[in-house]
Amino acid sequence: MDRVVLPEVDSTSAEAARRALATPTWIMAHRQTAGRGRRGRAWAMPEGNFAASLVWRPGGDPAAMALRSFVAALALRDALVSLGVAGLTLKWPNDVLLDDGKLAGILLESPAPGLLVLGVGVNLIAVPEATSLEPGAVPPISLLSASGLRVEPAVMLDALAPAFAARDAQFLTWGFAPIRTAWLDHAARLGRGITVRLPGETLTGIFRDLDTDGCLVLETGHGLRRIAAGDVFFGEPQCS
Ligand SMILES: O=C(O)CCCC[C@@H]1SC[C@@H]2NC(=O)N[C@@H]21
Repeated sequence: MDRVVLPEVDSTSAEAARRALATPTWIMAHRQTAGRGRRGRAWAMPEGNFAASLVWRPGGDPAAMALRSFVAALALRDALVSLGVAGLTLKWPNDVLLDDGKLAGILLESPAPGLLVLGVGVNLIAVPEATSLEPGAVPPISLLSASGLRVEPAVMLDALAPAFAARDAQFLTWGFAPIRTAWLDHAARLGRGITVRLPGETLTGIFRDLDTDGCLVLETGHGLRRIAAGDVFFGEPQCS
């Protein structure tokens, strides 16, 4: 895989989409001026944290492209474990938690048909300034504060690029089954109560499973619900 390292960019994912490279390429930046997160949120990035996006044309159907979300979360966990980090769990669909704080986020986008951009942000040394954390949302945490480990962004990329290549090869060879099993092995809150916020609806229940399509399976008072997209909260449901 090729690599590009930039001192500053608006967003590595925006840059990846502009370049639209067919050769798989990691684009890393030391500063982002307009980093973005899931659901149109901003992603602030104090310098020293990790921001990189992989752009490539994976082939396969849109469903297989979407499952890269779990491939990526597992690969990011693998990479962090290889750097000596313990206490990592995965929050559906693709956050990496450390000691129950949000250490890393993943943004998967398809800016053009067949093109995939996987954006990865890791709070290596600092967390973004506390703005408005939604009640029940997992608070951000930095690797340095939680573990004392100081990892340079380039070292993070050296660990992540091969870890992702290995997990993606596993996915391409064996399909989603082993990825799903490994993801479940590290899932946060499995078998416990969670709240899932959907557009126009908030559900509470027990997090029972990840299904073979990557949907969260929630046991509610009205039976099982399969959820393809939503925000998961670990706190008590909020009154409205
Ligand atoms: O909301 C999330 O949890 C996803 C955050 C993803 C942030 C990364 S940082 C590198 C890449 N470039 C961006 O603008 N966003 C992603």
